[in-house]
Amino acid sequence: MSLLLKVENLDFKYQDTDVLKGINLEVNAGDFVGILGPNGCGKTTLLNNINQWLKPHRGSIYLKNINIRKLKPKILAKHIATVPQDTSIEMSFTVEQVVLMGRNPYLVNFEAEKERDFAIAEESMKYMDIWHLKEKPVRELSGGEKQRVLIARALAQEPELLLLDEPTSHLDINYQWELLGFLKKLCLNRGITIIAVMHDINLASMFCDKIILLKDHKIFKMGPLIDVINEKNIKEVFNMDVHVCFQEYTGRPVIVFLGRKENINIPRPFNTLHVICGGGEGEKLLHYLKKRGYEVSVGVLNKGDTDWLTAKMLGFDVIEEVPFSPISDEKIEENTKYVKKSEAVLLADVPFGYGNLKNLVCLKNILHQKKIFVMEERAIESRDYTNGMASQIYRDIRDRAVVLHSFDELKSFL
Ligand SMILES: Nc1ncnc2c1ncn2[C@@H]1O[C@H](COP(=O)(O)OP(=O)(O)OP(=O)(O)O)[C@@H](O)[C@H]1O
Repeated sequence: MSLLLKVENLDFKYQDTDVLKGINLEVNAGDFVGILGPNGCGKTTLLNNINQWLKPHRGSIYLKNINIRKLKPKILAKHIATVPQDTSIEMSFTVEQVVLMGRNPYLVNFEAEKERDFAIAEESMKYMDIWHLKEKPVRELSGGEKQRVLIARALAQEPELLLLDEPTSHLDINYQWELLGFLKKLCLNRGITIIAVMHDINLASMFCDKIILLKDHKIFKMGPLIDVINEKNIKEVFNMDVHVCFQEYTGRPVIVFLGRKENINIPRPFNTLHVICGGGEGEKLLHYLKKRGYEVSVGVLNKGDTDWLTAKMLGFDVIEEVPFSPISDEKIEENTKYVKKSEAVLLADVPFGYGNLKNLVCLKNILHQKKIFVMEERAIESRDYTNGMASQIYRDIRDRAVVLHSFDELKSFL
């Protein structure tokens, strides 16, 4: 990996206001780097210092060890291309004309060179899948198509470094994925280095290798994705409580937003809770318990169940059974250990058909040793009574439990 870009002690001010302070960073050739940070922290300003649209007040920027201040704009444009945030192109240029503008740094009067310019513009349009639109006026294109035209124009510059300012901001989720996939291919297949300002942390996690996280006009943290995207950093930079889990196949972090822990400081009556739920009945509750900072175990749940998914996403311990299978003795034994370990148990509107029989038996066996809460937002009569035994055990548990009839009531206890 060779070093492509180095920023050293960069400061930038608008009038007397500091917008970038003491920025130091290094980017290797072929990296896909995401710049993240709250509104107004200086992301766009950083990009525009790197491409020299703005002049730093202090510090230096090196491209392959050459101070870019020494490079003439036309030379710099052969190395760095920018796709700005504003994609509006007012005039009635066709797609091909706009993409050809990317060849401006190379313009000479030789016919042979002109052919080369057209060939490169054609290749860029084909790469970005807009060749079929080449005769169309750009102003008639959709936001996604326009964005691809601007990237094709940047590619026609044949840059080593491509800077993009919020490239997905006007795109629907399908186009966002497609566009970031294109960019990723540029890194992998052509070795182009990409630095993109992004707002969607999960999208950045899916595609970027490295992250620069800005806060208060400084670099808060920078490095490989996995070192930067974590609960602590997101909380400190965005004041947002999140849970970070990891994609099974890629190992990339995925963020679940939990909102703000407004009530985290209210003392909790317990620290550990075991939840018996299923079929989505526990979803709201599990999110609430996470927010309140409880240590939660959940089970037994079949893999694929909605509550199983929620519990996994929130990072709880889940005692899980294979999909669509009755609970095995082995799993119920494991579950019993968790029930015994926890300070209280919560039943969340569970149906008491055959599927939950073993969970209920497990709880009944330690009924006198635990504080038990039963959530009954749905009337008991509306539940599944197909298993008379489960229904009877449920009633026995209920007789000893604190029965809660609404979520607000639950909140007053937990
Ligand atoms: N031309 C300007 N003149 C004066 N101040 C400016 C100018 N452009 C931006 N600023 C200020 O500089 C700060 C950083 O702006 P910048 O656009 O770099 O932030 P950003 O992190 O990209 O924000 P956003 O996420 O909202 O796009 C902001 O406080 C902004 O108001």
